[in-house]
Amino acid sequence: LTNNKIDYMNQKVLLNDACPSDSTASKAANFPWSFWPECFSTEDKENTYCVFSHQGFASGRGIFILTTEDFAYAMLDKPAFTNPEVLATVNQYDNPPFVQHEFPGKGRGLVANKTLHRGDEIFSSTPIIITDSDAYELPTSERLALIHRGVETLPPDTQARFWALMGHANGDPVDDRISTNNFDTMIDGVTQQTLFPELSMLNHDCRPNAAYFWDEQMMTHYIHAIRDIRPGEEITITYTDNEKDRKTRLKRLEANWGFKCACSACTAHPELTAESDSRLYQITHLGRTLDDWTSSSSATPEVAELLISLYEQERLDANLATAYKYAAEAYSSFGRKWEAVKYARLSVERSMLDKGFADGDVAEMKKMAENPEMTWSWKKRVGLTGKSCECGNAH
Ligand SMILES: C[S@@+](CC[C@H](N)C(=O)[O-])C[C@H]1O[C@@H](n2cnc3c(N)ncnc32)[C@H](O)[C@@H]1O
Repeated sequence: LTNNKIDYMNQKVLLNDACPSDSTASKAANFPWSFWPECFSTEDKENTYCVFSHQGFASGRGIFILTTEDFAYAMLDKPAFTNPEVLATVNQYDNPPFVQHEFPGKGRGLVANKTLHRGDEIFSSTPIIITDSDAYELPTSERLALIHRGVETLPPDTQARFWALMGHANGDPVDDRISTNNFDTMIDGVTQQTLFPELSMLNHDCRPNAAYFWDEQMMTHYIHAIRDIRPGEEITITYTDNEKDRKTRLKRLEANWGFKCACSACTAHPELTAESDSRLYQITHLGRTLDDWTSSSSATPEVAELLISLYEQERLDANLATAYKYAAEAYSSFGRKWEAVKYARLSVERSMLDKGFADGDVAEMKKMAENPEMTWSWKKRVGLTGKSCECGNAH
């Protein structure tokens, strides 16, 4: 294994005719990749990026990873690779709770074909492509050569799924598809761009009905209903931070995905969108108030209740998890046990769908739900006089 690694590293370019053939790679003892990785180094020789391809990953769905040797080999240590049975219920599309539909002005999207209740899994999938954002430090021609090579190494069905994806710019067809459809995910402390072809069929809505999270150990992306979805309703996710005002959302969506947002939160009457923006500014302000743990803090349970109400009015169903957490901590800080438990439970339920089963906030709220008296916030604000809340003047 070590020898194989040394063989292909530290070279400016590794061409197929300059190295053992790909079929040798799949037969080489202990060599984990399906092909000999092709690599390019940055001009300063600081970093070398290679295409690491694994055709057997996720029961033959396959994956290619464009990154450095260290990151690629670290991924191989995750249960998704070491214990493939953990993926037994992932990538199941035989009887999905949705159908594909063509929407004028938006292209394809997914529509529920049965009632989905909040918390129901819609699907879960492994990435077919992972690209290290830092690989952009390579000259464009070299980076493009690597991603083209990567796509060629995917199993044929998976390649077909890749080519069926939409692009929005007229540049390189592989690069365009990757940049239009990729999702930022954290792997070993670094942001990586990951591509999931089925997830890429979901359109954006500023008030979406589905939430998603990435489980790094399982190398799996989960998507769940975050409120009840009726048959015939489009399943939507958010592409951007929905707590930003309308103008910011429109600008980001156009710049990054090339479309003018036409969801109801973007296209409502100006009086209504102005009111929505005003609620969003107040949400930001109240969050800061509740984050203030100094002796002059004006945070109270009433402030947290107002925050919850604002999120509900905005239909930001996934973000409610954060408001519930604030409320749990605010009640706990005034020694009000049962309200703290109630909001901790509500926060856990939502956060598990939006932040993931292993998320730190989920763990913290689980503890609060069991025993608020043992959490760091318990009675922290009892006896504080605080300053008056300027909650109505939020800007
Ligand atoms: C990840 S793809 C989503 C699936 C895409 N509709 C398709 O047919 O493959 C992202 C692209 O879908 C389109 N899109 C997504 N959400 C949209 C929306 N709310 N309004 C208009 N176009 C949207 C944009 O062209 C965007 O670049």
